Amino acid sequence: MRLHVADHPLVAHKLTVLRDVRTQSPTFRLLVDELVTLLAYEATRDVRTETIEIETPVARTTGTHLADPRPLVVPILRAGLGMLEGMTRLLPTAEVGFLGLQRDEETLQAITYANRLPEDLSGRQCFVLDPMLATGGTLVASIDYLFERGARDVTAICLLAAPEGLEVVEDHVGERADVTVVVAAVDERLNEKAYIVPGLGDAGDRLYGLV
Ligand SMILES: O=P(O)(O)OC[C@H]1O[C@H](OP(=O)(O)OP(=O)(O)O)[C@H](O)[C@@H]1O
Ligand SMILES: O=c1cc[nH]c(=O)[nH]1
Ligand SMILES: [Mg+2]
Repeated sequence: MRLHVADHPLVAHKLTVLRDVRTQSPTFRLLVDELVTLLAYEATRDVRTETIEIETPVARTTGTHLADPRPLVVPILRAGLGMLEGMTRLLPTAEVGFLGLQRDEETLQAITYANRLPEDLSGRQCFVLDPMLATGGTLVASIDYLFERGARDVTAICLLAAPEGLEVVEDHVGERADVTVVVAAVDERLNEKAYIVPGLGDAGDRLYGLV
């Protein structure tokens, strides 16, 4: 597994406002959207391209465009949905699949309640969107769904990760495949309820309200 931690003053600034308990949903949503676009720039550094010939008004030249098959973007419901627009703004031709997973707050197991992915993902670059990587259970389950369908190139874009969760993902994927995690920051630890510390609280609740 490869880990990339964004190191940019704009990311650090936006993340600080996002963490602040006084930041209300409308601003929180806007910041998540902006942060994803900044992270997506880094996460798509190895997106597959091919060389094409084009004609400018002045001359023929060679250029670059995204190769087929199109990348697949997979937001993990609920909170990952807040990252979708920021991602597709940068990758407008991407397809979008959906996974709905909710962490049981007692057992901390990720429970799947929605799965709408293309049948065959062989040869597809997949981008998983989820703001929080806490125990790592949700991301491991999401990666497994993609691998079961043949994906071998998965990049997860998260806003915050806990060291404990990163270790779990690393142990799970090992050398098995090309898995990259791009994060805005790696925080200190998990607390006794498996919330990221200092974190930003429950990302889904802060985006969409308590359910
Ligand atoms: O790494 P883990 O310990 O598995 O926790 C991370 C998961 O927890 C949150 O989702 P949650 O279960 O709160 O669902 P929600 O997005 O509907 O709020 C978050 O968005 C991740 O999906
Ligand atoms: O800190 C955390 C941990 C899991 N899910 C969240 O939304 N926040
Ligand atoms: Mg939640």
